[in-house]
Amino acid sequence: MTPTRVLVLNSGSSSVKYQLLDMRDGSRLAMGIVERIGEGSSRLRHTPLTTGEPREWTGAVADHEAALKAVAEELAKDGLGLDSPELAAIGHRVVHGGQRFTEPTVVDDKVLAEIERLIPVAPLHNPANLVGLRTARALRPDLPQVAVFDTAFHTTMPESAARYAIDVETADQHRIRRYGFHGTSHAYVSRATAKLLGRAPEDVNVIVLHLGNGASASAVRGGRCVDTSMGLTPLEGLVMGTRSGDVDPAVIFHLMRVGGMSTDEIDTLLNKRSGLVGLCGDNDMREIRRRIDEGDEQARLAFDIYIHRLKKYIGAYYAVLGTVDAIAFTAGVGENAAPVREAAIAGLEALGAAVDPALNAVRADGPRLISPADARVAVAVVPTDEELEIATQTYALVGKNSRAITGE
Ligand SMILES: Nc1ncnc2c1ncn2[C@@H]1O[C@H](COP(=O)(O)OP(=O)(O)O)[C@@H](O)[C@H]1O
Ligand SMILES: CC(=O)OP(=O)(O)O
Ligand SMILES: [Mg+2]
Repeated sequence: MTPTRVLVLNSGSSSVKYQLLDMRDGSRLAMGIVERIGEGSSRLRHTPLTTGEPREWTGAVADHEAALKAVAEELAKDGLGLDSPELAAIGHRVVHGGQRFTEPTVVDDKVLAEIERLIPVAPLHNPANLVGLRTARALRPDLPQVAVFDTAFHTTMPESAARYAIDVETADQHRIRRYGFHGTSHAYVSRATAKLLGRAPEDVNVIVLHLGNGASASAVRGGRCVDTSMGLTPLEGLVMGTRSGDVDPAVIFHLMRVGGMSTDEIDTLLNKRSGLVGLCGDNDMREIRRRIDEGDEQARLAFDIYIHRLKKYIGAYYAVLGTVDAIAFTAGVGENAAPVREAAIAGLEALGAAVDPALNAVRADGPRLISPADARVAVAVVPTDEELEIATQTYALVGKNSRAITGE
């Protein structure tokens, strides 16, 4: 029997999301999430999709290693445990791959060491990704563990977009450049958008807006990324749930010199106490919309700042691409928040983009157009599926390797 299943692990700073997929048809067998790891009141939600009902569990999950072991136990209860001979590989989302990793990669000690070396530029993400890799390896040492990097899709950016205008020697010495993140999503969504338009990815230019807790925009020309809003770390660019996005770097010197803040305090301020939560106390767009509907001015201003930044990036990527065929909204906010889509596109009629309010209000699962039929630039909602994309890339790599070994 050829193993056909792939387990995908997406380890975040305080959560682990997972999916088990059968790659014969890409169907999901189980999925779930462990949240609030290390916070005392952690929660595991496990949904077996072929057998039984969803199960929920709250209690203390001390760290990511404990979280993965709990996930393995839940899967085992449905006969889908990590010891299954049907498991072909485990695919891991790894956020920072630097310049070295441009493709999905089978993980060995050297790869682990490189991911570890990149921790300073992805402090919220790479440590969790490493624990995921090490724990999964310990549980199934015989299985290929494949790292799929958030940065990989962006390695096609030209130097003009990837470099900061700072002293070249200093930048090179410290590998300071713009890497970009959420690449798996930008790749998947730009392709799915081309498909929605009935065209080949090579023939379309797309602006992808990935608006989740972390948020980023990208300009994709003919299937290749030419610019993206995140940089050396996932802090640059759009206003996010808890991250500031772009600020004048001199804000940091000012806070050190005049505000007496330490480097770590400023790091925490910009990564965790800024963005929507810093502006109005809430980072969930549903809550912000509810407050706006009740006339809350602070929530209104936070929303307006979020939209203003988003519009600036849309405008910038129009200019970078020259011709835009589609603007695609994705991730938690992009897929669900109709007012965000409406406000971000409002006023772009002269640039060929508009939103049809009735289409924008439709709630549906699949990719869909929300622009009027005669719009020059299609505006679309295209749900992302990072897990399916990671599983597909993982399975393709493992299949290639096993054919290489067996000489097929
Ligand atoms: N129905 C909804 N309406 C508006 N915003 C939503 C809705 N559902 C989710 N969101 C937003 O999506 C965010 C999570 O997006 P997601 O892509 O799951 O983020 P991440 O993968 O970074 O955890 C939430 O914080 C919330 O702001
Ligand atoms: C890179 C990044 O910002 O990821 P997330 O949105 O999952 O935090
Ligand atoms: Mg996400």
